[in-house]
Amino acid sequence: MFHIVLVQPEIPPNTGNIIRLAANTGCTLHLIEPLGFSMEDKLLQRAGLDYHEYAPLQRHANWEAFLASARPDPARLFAFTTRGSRPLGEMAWRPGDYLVFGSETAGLAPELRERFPEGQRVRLPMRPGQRSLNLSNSVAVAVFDAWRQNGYAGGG
Ligand SMILES: C[S@@+](CC[C@H](N)C(=O)[O-])C[C@H]1O[C@@H](n2cnc3c(N)ncnc32)[C@H](O)[C@@H]1O
Repeated sequence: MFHIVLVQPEIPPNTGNIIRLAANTGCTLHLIEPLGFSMEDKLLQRAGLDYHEYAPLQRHANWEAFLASARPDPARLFAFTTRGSRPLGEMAWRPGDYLVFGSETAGLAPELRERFPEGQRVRLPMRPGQRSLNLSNSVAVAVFDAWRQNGYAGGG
């Protein structure tokens, strides 16, 4: 349905939760290396993943390798960032969109973030003075917003 892109994720249980979310919602998950853990990490396994849940998972050596392999439409690549200027509520999601998220500690590197036009930098609402949401929560909120807009296609 959609593509979830995690740039250099660091915390295994977050990625474990997102693998399960991708399987549940029919998204393809792209992991951009380096990862802060091994895919065999016990903390990742603790998400209780079944073998089939790993199926729609693709790993890429870096951002350029991701672009070369997935060939996303640049107009449908969206960066989720606390520095985004586009509120989630303004978005009109289409099947096949790419939702890009940064790492747990650093977020998206400024040089990558700036490659996205302002209108493709999305911010999830937060109360004033708050720093950021947890990575896996951010992905869940974004994916369900996009999926809801598209009638939960393929869901039951
Ligand atoms: C724990 S946050 C990173 C925190 C980092 N210090 C920063 O300010 O970006 C991990 C990722 O979740 C997503 N995220 C968290 N809160 C967000 C928000 N309010 N709006 C958009 N994305 C958010 C972003 O993709 C972010 O890179």
